[in-house]
Amino acid sequence: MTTYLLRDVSPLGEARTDLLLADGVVAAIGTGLEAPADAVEIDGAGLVALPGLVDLHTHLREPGREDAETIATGTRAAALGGFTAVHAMANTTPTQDTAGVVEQVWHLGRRAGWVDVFPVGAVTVGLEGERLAELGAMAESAARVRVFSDDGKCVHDPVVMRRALEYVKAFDGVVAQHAQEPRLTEGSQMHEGVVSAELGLAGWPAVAEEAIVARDVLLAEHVGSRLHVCHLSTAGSVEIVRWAKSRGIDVTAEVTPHHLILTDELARGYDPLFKVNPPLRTQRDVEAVREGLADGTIDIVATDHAPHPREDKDCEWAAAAFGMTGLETALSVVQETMVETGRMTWADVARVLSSAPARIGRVDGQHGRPIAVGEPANLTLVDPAARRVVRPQGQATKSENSPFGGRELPGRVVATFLRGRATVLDGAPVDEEVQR
Ligand SMILES: NC(=O)N[C@@H](CC(=O)O)C(=O)O
Ligand SMILES: [Zn+2]
Ligand SMILES: [Zn+2]
Repeated sequence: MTTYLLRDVSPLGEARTDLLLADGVVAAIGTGLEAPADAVEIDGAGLVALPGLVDLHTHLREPGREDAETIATGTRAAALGGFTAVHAMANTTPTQDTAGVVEQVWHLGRRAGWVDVFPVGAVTVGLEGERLAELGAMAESAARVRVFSDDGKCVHDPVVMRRALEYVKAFDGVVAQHAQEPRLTEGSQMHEGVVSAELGLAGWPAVAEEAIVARDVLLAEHVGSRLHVCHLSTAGSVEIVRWAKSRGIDVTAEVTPHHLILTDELARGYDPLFKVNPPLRTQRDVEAVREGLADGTIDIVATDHAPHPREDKDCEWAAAAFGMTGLETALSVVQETMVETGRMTWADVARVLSSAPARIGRVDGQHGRPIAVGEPANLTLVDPAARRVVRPQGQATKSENSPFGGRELPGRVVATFLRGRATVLDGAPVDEEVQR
């Protein structure tokens, strides 16, 4: 295995130092480290070193929709985005609702080798919201599932949700809820507000999300379990989670990069690239989620990378699929909205994109670790001074439904290391090392 000496990098944006990566771990830290004879030196001047990013919410589409993404293409995109671990959502075909399917996804992730793939298990059989899936068997499988979600659909039956919350306690699992009251969002196309009224598109009221978030924090309190709120998107949801945390309820929440930067105004062009679930909200909501992320009410940023093939997006708004890609732009959006606005430091970025998601997913033995001697060498090197124009056709994801095409974003992932092995160098994927 190659030994790497990273010269003059800034861990978490702090004082420059050298990092030696050998035998899969951070072997030494210090200025002017002696390079071992066989070491590959990387000039890290100007680069920020972060713990490898961890995504708690990725749609890899395999099995079933390999035309949109495969585990190999999606995880390659993840590595290019600076990730070393992703949690693969359960809304595949077949659904990830049995030990067999989650083990298959886990094995395919290992074979691809770009990042560690942690399958999310479905809460209910076939995401149908009725019968609990075999949560215990998935937890005990080789994939060691700890995160359970019917994402794409809401676990709307309060009795089913209560049972799921109770059940996952046995193995320290968490239910990640897609908070969407189904009756209040029947046929909904975009955020309900001034813009939906003007465009004549069916509205999706903020209360449809907030009602479920409120119900679920109370259920989590009642049964003494852990709850995670997926892609929180409204100012009201931030308020509810803030209240729940102040009461000591064990709730965590995520925001997506797109909800940190885009608003419902973008629907005016009727371009389905901006159609997503939950919908893009108002500028007031954007301000509230930024503030919630900065003050710790929202724990993490998760991509909700949702690739769709061209035919599912190149159509009229009402017929198009919900979702946007995000793995290759997430860090840049966080840099622009949170770091460059002075709301967060790079240490905060490491928290919301690495250590906190690793902890929520209970993979914090390997991922989201401090940059310290003896720790697994899961790292990403970022050049914050770089700028680039996003070209969806040039990305590693198989799908082109990025909402950022043509937009200039700051920051560039220069290198990613998974247990000391480079998956990305000079901003390019390292295929030969990855293939075994
Ligand atoms: N976010 C989306 O708009 N779509 C997701 C499902 C989801 O995250 O709810 C998808 O699977 O395409
Ligand atoms: Zn969802
Ligand atoms: Zn999702």
